[in-house]
Amino acid sequence: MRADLDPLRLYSTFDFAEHRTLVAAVSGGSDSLALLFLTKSWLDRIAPDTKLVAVTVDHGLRPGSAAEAEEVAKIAARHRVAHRTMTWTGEKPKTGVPAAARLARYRLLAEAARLEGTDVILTGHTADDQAETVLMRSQRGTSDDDARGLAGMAPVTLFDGATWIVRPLLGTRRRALRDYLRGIGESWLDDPTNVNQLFERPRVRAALTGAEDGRVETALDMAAQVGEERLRLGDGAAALIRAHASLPGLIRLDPTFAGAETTTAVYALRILLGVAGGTPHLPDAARAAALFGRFGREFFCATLSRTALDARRDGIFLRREARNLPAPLTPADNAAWDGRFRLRVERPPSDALVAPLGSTQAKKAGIEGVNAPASLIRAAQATLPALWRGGECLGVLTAKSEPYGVSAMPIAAPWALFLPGFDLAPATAIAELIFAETPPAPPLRSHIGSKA
Ligand SMILES: Nc1ncnc2c1ncn2[C@@H]1O[C@H](COP(=O)(O)OP(=O)(O)OP(=O)(O)O)[C@@H](O)[C@H]1O
Repeated sequence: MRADLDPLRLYSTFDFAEHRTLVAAVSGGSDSLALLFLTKSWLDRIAPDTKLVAVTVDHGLRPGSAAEAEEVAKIAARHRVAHRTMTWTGEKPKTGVPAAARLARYRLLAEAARLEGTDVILTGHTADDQAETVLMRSQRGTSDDDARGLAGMAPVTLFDGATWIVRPLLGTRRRALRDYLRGIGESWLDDPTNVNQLFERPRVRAALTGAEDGRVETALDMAAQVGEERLRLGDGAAALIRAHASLPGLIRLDPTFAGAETTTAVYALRILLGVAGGTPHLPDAARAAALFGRFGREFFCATLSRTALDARRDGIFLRREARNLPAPLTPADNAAWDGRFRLRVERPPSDALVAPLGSTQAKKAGIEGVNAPASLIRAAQATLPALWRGGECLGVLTAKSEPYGVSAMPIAAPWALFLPGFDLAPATAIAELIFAETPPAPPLRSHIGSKA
């Protein structure tokens, strides 16, 4: 076997010692089948008692997809690997199908992992996928999630706060995997979606196929470089975030924040704005930099990314702005609320609704012993979720206040769904700041802080 495909090397950075079971996401394409066989041979060598389960998601979007899943099941059986098919049922959207299918796929893979009692899903993302991701992001421009996105995919990403997506083949070229499959006499299924030029990724893929002009290598070098930079910046932002404090709904930055190193402070500010406002994307870097430039020079109020910011003499305060809060809804367990909270529901009274506490109720709430202006604390509390029945408020919902067994756990919106390993340090610092659950340790051999 080629040295670059030696499973001992592919898996050298990961640590699954605590895992009795691993799930491999296998579509039946060359990359994921190679992943399956390489992982199986690695486990046979070093951990024969660890169970490997191949999981195929049938998106039900093409005729023949169920037969393909059955084909993968047969291949897995031939290699004495357990197999599960997870089917995407229910209504399919009319537009945005690739993004919806991707989310449904990860939800179903995470569900399969949960059913198997593991929190690891191995995927077959390759160096070619990584180069495509970097090129797509650079072609789209950097305004969306700025240059950080050029780091590409991380070797490990936490999905939905609970399941690790692990990508052992991220440094391996697709053609090496196909050579390996041919070498062991295995064939693979070709997914027609992968060559459908109506979609962005297949177009980029087609442009890169056979490109021997170094474009793939350049993209991979860029990803590695930006990934390092993102880790470094994330560590700096985490240290800054740790120096500040918050109360439910209100983040207080010490006035000394204005004197912090600009690049790190602007990154930390963007994270804090995204978290306070409950938005999945960080706010625009230029607008955050403009706000940061005013700190220490003037006192002002501004809004950005659904966050109201008050720069005062005794601190910089961030809270969710009062506009466009969620309409009253029936509480459901695990439902996200305003991007900022996840509801936990044990025994809701029938006819109770979750709605913002509102300013009238906030005025009645106690605010003693808290180092922030009373008016801001009340304005922040007004945006918290509360349980209501008829016109009566049954209580504010936080991690600790749980009327009728209904509570609200804070979540960091930018990382609620996908937390790339690059961002573990700032995500952990934010979790501590807002009293959210801290991310679990990643399945990496040398997990030194954020080195993911
Ligand atoms: N139908 C499927 N069933 C199981 N696993 C799948 C399926 N489709 C994709 N995967 C997993 O995801 C990996 C990447 O697949 P692919 O490149 O097609 O997805 P993508 O949508 O481009 O990637 P991403 O999910 O990161 O956006 C595959 O190697 C495989 O491990």
